[in-house]
Amino acid sequence: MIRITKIFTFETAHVLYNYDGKCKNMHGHSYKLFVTVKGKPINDIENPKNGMVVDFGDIKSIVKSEIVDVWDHAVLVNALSPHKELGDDLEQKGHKVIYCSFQPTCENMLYAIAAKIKSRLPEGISLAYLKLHETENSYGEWFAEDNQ
Ligand SMILES: Nc1nc2c(c(=O)[nH]1)N=C([C@H](O)[C@H](O)COP(=O)(O)OP(=O)(O)OP(=O)(O)O)CN2
Ligand SMILES: [Zn+2]
Repeated sequence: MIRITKIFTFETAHVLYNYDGKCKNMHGHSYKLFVTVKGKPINDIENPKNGMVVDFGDIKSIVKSEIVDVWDHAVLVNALSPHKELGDDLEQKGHKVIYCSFQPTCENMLYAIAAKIKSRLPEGISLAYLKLHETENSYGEWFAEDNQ
């Protein structure tokens, strides 16, 4: 088995309802996401993907369409909190709002990212690991073995 990783960046705002620190205020991060999948490299001279677990380009398409293009330059709000109204107001004024059914912390974003990617991976390829940096010095990790 081999693990391969692709790295993505996106600029996203969030606001943490009821949080007892500065991140209760709407603010943004340059998120950096590491996506690691695993599988056996194809061993078939006739296959254009010979030697690859999966084409890096296919990982890029999945992660871009499921996460990066959706969350980039958007604000994530917890729709299960009074911030839903804040989101509605922003959306009415033309802003890009993503309503989450969770507090948009690094941890919960990782769960959401994992679910979205897993639903799109081809047979024989599995999600092994995710790392999401909120800042240069703060990040969360998702390991497949912790989440079976
Ligand atoms: N366990 C978590 N703690 C915090 C989260 C989170 O998602 N999970 N999020 C925040 C804030 O949104 C934001 O990320 C600030 O984090 P923090 O590391 O405290 O920010 P700094 O500006 O101090 O970051 P430096 O990189 O150290 O400058 C808060 N906590
Ligand atoms: Zn933050």
